[in-house]
Amino acid sequence: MVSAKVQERVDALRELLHHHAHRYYVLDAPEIPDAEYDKLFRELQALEAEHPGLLTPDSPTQRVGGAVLDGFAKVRHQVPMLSIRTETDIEASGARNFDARVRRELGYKDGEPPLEYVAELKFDGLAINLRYEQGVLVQAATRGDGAIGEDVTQNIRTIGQIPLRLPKDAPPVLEVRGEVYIRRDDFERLNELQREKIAKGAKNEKTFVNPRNAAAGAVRQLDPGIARQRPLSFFAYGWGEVSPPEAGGPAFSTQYEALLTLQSWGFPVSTRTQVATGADDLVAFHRAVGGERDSLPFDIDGVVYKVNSLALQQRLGFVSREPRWAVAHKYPAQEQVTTVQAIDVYVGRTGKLTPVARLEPVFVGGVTVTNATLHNEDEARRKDVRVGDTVIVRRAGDVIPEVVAVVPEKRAPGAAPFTMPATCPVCGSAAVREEGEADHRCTGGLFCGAQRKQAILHFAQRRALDIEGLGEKLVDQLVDGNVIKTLPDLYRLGLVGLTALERMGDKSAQNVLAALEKSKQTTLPRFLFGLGIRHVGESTARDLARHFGRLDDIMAASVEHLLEVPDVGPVVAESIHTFFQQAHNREVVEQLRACGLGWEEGEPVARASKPLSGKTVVLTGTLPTLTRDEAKDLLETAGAKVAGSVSKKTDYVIAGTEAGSKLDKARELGVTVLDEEGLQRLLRGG
Ligand SMILES: NC(=O)c1ccc[n+]([C@@H]2O[C@H](COP(=O)([O-])OP(=O)(O)OC[C@H]3O[C@@H](n4cnc5c(N)ncnc54)[C@H](O)[C@@H]3O)[C@@H](O)[C@H]2O)c1
Ligand SMILES: [Zn+2]
Repeated sequence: MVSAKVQERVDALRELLHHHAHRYYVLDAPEIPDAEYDKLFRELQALEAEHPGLLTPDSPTQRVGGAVLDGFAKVRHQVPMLSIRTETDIEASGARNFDARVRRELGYKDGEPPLEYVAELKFDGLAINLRYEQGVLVQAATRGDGAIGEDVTQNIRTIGQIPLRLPKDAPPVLEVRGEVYIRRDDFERLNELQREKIAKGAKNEKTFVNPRNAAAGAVRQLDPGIARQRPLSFFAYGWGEVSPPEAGGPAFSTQYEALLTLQSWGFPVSTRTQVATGADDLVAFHRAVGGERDSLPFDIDGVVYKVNSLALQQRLGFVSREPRWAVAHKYPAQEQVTTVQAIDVYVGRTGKLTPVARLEPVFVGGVTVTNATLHNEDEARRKDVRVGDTVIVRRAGDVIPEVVAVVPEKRAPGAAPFTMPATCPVCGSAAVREEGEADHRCTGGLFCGAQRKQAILHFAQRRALDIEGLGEKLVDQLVDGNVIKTLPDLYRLGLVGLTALERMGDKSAQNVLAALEKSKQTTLPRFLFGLGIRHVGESTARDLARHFGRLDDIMAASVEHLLEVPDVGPVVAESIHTFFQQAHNREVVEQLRACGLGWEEGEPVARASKPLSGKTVVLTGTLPTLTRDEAKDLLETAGAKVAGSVSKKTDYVIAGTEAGSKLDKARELGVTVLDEEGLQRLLRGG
């Protein structure tokens, strides 16, 4: 008699597994890591094995996971697409258990020779069946529930690695099975692109949680145009229906031979696939691939062992959803659950601020992970990670660990949303996020401890202060040894300080000191460029110097005033202004002058060289040739301020077709209204 408690647990597990399988296979939006799912799955398997009376044909353990989405035509597989039994023991014994089981099922005695296997990588993507008739790709289908899949031919055709036509020696009917996946570098690029789109305001975009998910989503896209934009790859590892030899088909006798033939017909087959003899070879393969896993260009979640002889495969046959002749031997999961202890903000050497989740240490993808990047404000907000949250963390390859999702049910009440700090956590300078940018940046470049090396190298480069001999190695030594904190310290270095450094002879120290001395006589453009103000390159530095003549005037200039400089737009003006607003930056400049740095100052050019300085303009409606952005750029470059609504302070309204309430308001207030032609006249100053 089975206790009510066991029945209850079995029911609960089935319901949970159904739910998560639906999220994973149908919605491509898993809520728990695979390892967690596998644990529940195994618990159910164990209960069913213990109480066979509880087994029902609709149990998740008896079916291939997956379903068919509406919107796709259904495809009945000629040969069912099965799952693979998972060897749960991730130690060497996993391979030995499999070998022992196969030998037992084949009735082999102890003294008999070892069996031959094919050892393959277990690619972490999505299984696809490719059907070729008379050498032409006629259909591609997902696994679905194993019996019926989705017709995704249009999307699969966009994958360059999949041949559309086969050579003449291919059989009249051939079904090739393999995995569609996304390489790790392609995945990183894809997500980088997504983050940029989101930063630019795209509403319906999101980043992808992992390559498998992104690949599955791309293959099951109803719009092939979108699938084409996703960088999909393919590996062949099996086959379905194939013409028999008497109908022009091949006569393979082993798995390995079949794979080589598929390769000769143009299908990508992993070069890591190999023949293994006996359990020892399988153990060695599992170990070797485990060591290579991080450096592979794509994700794998394990290796697969298959009996090489097709005759033996046939003898072994299947149990419900799995062949008896194959097993998946896994590696530690690349996604795990842990909790967030804090969210810190890290400042990079270029001043970029990155929110980082400090984690309760967790073993993921073979290493212990203690922190994970949240990338930037948008990502942190979209994922809504909060201190105390339970999260899914992913670490694959050499890529920085990442929080892929929060488990919302486990959030403690009162957990506060994360916000980016308004100041740099290292130096206290203002941290700003420019329009159209994803990242916040520290504006205290001259003073910030995180940006020291970058600041010195930028200052010393040939096109700036041209301090010969002050290269990366020396800067590393000076900064890491705490000899130098800010730029003025460079000019306070004495011979003693320099020769105290490792590998620094008298002669080279003398040379560096001479170069420093020489750099003191410079020009204003070089000095300005050397400060490393964001968006101020050599040519902007020259323009600034020419326009203002004196450094003090540049440091004191308002944004409006800076906008009068030719080619200086609002973003650049704002950046310069904010930079010199930082007390620490100003202090460093003063100290540099006190150290004897100097240049010839000039006279400022005549004021108000821009035709629209001080004017406020409103754009409305559609102009005949200019887009809204183009018109805005032209106006701002000419010194105007472009406002969003009409008021008494508005000087001009530029109206195109379908101008609405803004035009009415302008008329009401008596503001001058111009068309595009009028705008062009205005820009010419007439
Ligand atoms: N996180 C969740 O909520 C959730 C839910 C359901 C399933 N899952 C995960 O899905 C997986 C189970 O899915 P499954 O039933 O598809 O089994 P599986 O993915 O473990 O194994 C079968 C699949 O392996 C793939 N494969 C890769 N390389 C192969 C090779 N060389 N030879 C043969 N096949 C190869 C094929 O796509 C095949 O369909 C588990 O990892 C499970 O954790 C997760
Ligand atoms: Zn800083």
